[in-house]
Formats: sequence, structure tokens, C-alpha cells
Amino acid sequence: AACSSKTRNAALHPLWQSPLTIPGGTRQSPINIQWRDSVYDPFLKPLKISYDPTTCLHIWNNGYSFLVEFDDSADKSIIVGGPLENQYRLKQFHFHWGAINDWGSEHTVDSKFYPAELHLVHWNAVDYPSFEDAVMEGNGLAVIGVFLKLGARHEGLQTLVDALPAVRHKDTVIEFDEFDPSCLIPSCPDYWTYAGSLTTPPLTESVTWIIKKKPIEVDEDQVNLNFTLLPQRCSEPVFHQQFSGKTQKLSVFSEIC
Ligand SMILES: NS(=O)(=O)c1ccc2c(c1)[C@H]1CCC[C@H]1[C@@H](c1ccc(O)cc1Cl)N2
Ligand SMILES: [Zn+2]
Repeated sequence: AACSSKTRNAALHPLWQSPLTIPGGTRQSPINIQWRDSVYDPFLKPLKISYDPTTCLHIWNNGYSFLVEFDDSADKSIIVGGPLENQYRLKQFHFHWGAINDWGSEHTVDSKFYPAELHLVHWNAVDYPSFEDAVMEGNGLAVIGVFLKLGARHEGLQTLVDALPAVRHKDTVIEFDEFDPSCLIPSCPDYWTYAGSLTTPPLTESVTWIIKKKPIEVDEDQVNLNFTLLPQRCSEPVFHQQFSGKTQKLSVFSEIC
């Protein structure tokens, strides 16, 4: 099927009309995380995650992926610590996956793709009045990246997968509440962090990336989210480009685990 080929002519789709890389961009994402490039940073703290499940609002299929959005009108679901100067509010999370299992993640680790990658997007409500403002600022966003690998079934993810058939079509929204996304984050505190950008246009260089070192395990049916949303996936360009240009320092936080 058209979906099986790995590349797309991304040039045609209006969303990608903006440059595929920001000319002169110094901190573009995604990148290939090379263990050997990562520098242990003794000043990095553990990341503190405290989410309030009642802030979970709905699931929205925007045609490229599905997003689970949160009520970010107060400091109820926040992260603090890690490489961050202050606390950031959870706004939404979404996944990146591929049509087949041997690729799908946006970041790679030592050039290895994972079948999927979860992004939990947070914004700096201490320094900026709105999410839209924060998206444009160098320290405006903090995104936690979690790799998904094939293995045991993930019970927490299943509640989300069960709801997906109801958002099969582009621009459908269903109510989704009482979900605590910290169940999707590995308990091992180790992470890589670097100053980067949004991974798709507008590619704004406003993201402090915090990539968890350990993946979570999900089973075959759960990672084949495609079968639920395939129609949109087929029609939208899948865009997998990495930037091998010089990026910011890649630091690593690790405790023995
Ligand atoms: N794969 S990712 O996590 O790096 C990623 C990539 C692109 C975008 C997003 C997340 C979300 C979350 C921050 C901005 C928002 C979106 C956007 C950009 C600009 C806008 O004016 C509005 C919106 Cl909704 N674009
Ligand atoms: Zn993303």
C-alpha cells in the first residue's frame, strides 16, 4: 500500500511549505542521540513529575496524529527539576509512529529507530502569559520523549488505545478524563537532555528536550496504532528527517538503575 514506502514527497503538502529546516538553525530536532556524545552533567537534577488526572480533557485527531489535551489554566499538572529553571505545565501529549515496526520514532539512539515515540509537551507559564507565546521562546517548551518498544502489553496505554476507534476520523474529539500520563513514563530516572526545536514545522527552536533513556514496552496490537488511524496516515506525508548539523550539548542524567 502507499503507506508502506518509507519516504514521502513532503514538498507537496501545504503544511510543509515552510522550510524543512530553519536556515541558520542552531538547535534543530530530532537528532540521533549518540551515547558517546553525551556528557554526564553533575548539576542535572532528577525530573519531578506531578500530574493531576482530573486535568485530562479530550483526545483530538488532527489528521496527522492524535493528541490528548489537558487543562493548563493552573499549575495542576507540572514538571520541575531536571534541566529546567522553573516549573512547566502539561499541555498535551501525542505519539509518532510508522507504518511498519522497524521505524516510527523521531529521535534515534545510536542510529537505532524505535517503533514509536511519545511526546509530552509542557510550557513555561512562569515566564510567558500563554502557550502560543511560549512556543516562540527559547525556554518556552519542555518536551519529555519516551521511546516505545515491542514487548509486554502496557495496561495504562490500553485505556487510551481502547478510546482511539472513536477518533478514527480527522478532526474528531472525544472526552477523555481521569487519565494520568505518568503511567507512560518509565520509572528509571535516567534521561538525555539538549536544547532543540519542534520536530515538524514551524520547527521553532523553543524546546528543552528531555528524552528518557529507558523505553516503555507495549505489545504488537498497541503499537500498531496505524490500523486505528490509517486513513489519515495514508493521506498525510510522513516526515522523517534528522539533523546531523551541530546541535547543542547533549547532557545525560543517570542514577544507577
Ligand atoms: N513533535 S513536537 O512535540 O516537537 C511538536 C511539533 C510541532 C508542534 C507541536 C509539537 C505542538 C506542541 C507545541 C506547538 C504545537 C504545534 C503548534 C505550533 C505552532 C502553533 O502556532 C500552533 C501549534 Cl498547535 N506544533
Ligand atoms: Zn512530537
